[in-house]
Amino acid sequence: MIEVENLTKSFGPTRAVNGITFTVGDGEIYGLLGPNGSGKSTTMKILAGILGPTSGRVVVGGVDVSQDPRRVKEITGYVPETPVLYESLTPVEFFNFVGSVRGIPREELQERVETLVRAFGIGSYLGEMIGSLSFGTRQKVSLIAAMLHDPRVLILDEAMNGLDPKSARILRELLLQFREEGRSIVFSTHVLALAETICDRVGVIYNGEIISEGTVEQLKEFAHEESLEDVFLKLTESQDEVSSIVRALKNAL
Ligand SMILES: Nc1ncnc2c1ncn2[C@@H]1O[C@H](COP(=O)(O)OP(=O)(O)OP(=O)(O)O)[C@@H](O)[C@H]1O
Repeated sequence: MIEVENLTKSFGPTRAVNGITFTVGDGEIYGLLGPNGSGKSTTMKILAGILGPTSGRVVVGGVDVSQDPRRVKEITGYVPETPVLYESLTPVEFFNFVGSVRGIPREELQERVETLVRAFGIGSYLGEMIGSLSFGTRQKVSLIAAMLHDPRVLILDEAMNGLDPKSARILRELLLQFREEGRSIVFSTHVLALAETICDRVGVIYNGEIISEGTVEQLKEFAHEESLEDVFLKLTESQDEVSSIVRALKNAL
């Protein structure tokens, strides 16, 4: 369970997150959708215990992030938008490093690494330096590292980025399984068709505020639109702008 109450985060004069409130239940996938710079990553870093809030209350798995960010990190798996990896380690060395920092028993670690490496099909890259891997393979390394300690909560910031269709399908199935097991998942993406298929509820964040929230069906009904993409463009006041840019392009080209 995740509870976010009146959360704000400022960077100097910039108010990146402006009083947002939402909850994510056990066994729920919550989609955080919003245009570039709307505050998704900042919110997710706070949920993962990486950044402290400016004000408000955030409780992850019963733990207040301001009081015990270390415990929050123990129960949370976080995949950042840009993977933070050690370029000169191999994936195996990196997984062992993560395992020792997390205090995962050796046999359990080995078993989980084997299962996840097989699932994401990166067995042939285990001996290569991370710095030499493709973007998508690095993303898979980042995903596996975030799941090694069997976290109750997953915070995935554009985690499908760079994944080929097969790996994207595997991640999707894995998330659905995690949901079955009662874990809470927060998932940001710009691919709205994906959000439509995977998220139980979505929150649309705009200028640091959640401007609409509900199931995809509820949002479509509310906005009188047929697709989540149209709902999104309407709510973020981009629909007219997109039409006039497309018109201008047609005239100019
Ligand atoms: N460390 C920082 N220092 C100063 N400003 C920051 C910092 N991190 C984020 N911001 C600002 O906070 C706002 C929200 O940024 P954030 O990265 O949370 O947006 P986002 O919704 O994740 O965007 P994107 O879809 O482009 O990833 C932006 O105006 C950004 O420039």
